[in-house]
Amino acid sequence: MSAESLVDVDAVSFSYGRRPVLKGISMHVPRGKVVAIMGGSGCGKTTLLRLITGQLKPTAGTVRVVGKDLRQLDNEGLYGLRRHMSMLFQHGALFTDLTVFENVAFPLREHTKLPEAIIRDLVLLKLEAVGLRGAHGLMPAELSGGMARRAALARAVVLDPMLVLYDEPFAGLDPISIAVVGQLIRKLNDALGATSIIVSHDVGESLQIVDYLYFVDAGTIAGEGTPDEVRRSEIPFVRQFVHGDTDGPVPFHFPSRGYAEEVGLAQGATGGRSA
Ligand SMILES: Nc1ncnc2c1ncn2[C@@H]1O[C@H](COP(=O)(O)OP(=O)(O)OP(=O)(O)O)[C@@H](O)[C@H]1O
Repeated sequence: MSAESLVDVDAVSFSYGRRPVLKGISMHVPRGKVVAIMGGSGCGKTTLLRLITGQLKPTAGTVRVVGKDLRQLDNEGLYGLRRHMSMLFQHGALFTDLTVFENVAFPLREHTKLPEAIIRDLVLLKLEAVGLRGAHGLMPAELSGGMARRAALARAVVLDPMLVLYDEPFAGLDPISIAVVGQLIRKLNDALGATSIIVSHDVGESLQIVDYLYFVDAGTIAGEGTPDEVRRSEIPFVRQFVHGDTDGPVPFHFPSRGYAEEVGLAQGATGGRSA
């Protein structure tokens, strides 16, 4: 990818204590693009997002955002940069005791001193963009799952971030809502002139809306490419994801002792029990 990068992850490794999670990952996110990070459960996708926001520091390697090495920034510098980033967390939880309007207004009230009339206009503009202007007075409990996710999207972009990070934006949604949310992520990215990173299991939807995909396996990049390249990929890990095979390099079982051993069937493991 030759376009100017907004995010550069170079040879990044990260361990929780002595447990390595990422082992020399490199990825580049050009300005204005939507990039997906895909991988099995627990492979380190959320950890990667937290390294990009500077919440975690790499054990080795460099993370640069708009050319700035996050490790070189003091707290003030990091905070300044983070104000231009937004994160939609898994399930995009709304504040249950605030209306849709107040949920979307929340970041504006927290981070700006804008007058009420401007806040109202900005909130209604973002709600209009996600098709929920008419729902601004509803409480989160009155929304469907898809509507709640769209309200969370409006809140995530209300400060016009330069970088939006989505952690499993499609989780728990029905197929129609997944497509709606996917199209909105793309539309909001392009309308705002933002750059987006999506962490997802949902390769089907991601292939429809992203410019580039990275596949993480066992702490390394197992494959990468444009949607067309990924669809044609011969890499077994990527193929398993794209074609949804249950069998392949992505293990079905969490690592464990042998089944026979665990249930006491292995030789010498009966411990004198009578049948
Ligand atoms: N604070 C922590 N301390 C220790 N280990 C952690 C911590 N956070 C995550 N891990 C472990 O690091 C690994 C990567 O976690 P991470 O949340 O980044 O994975 P993920 O790919 O986002 O998973 P999922 O798709 O299931 O959300 C997991 O095995 C997890 O158990």
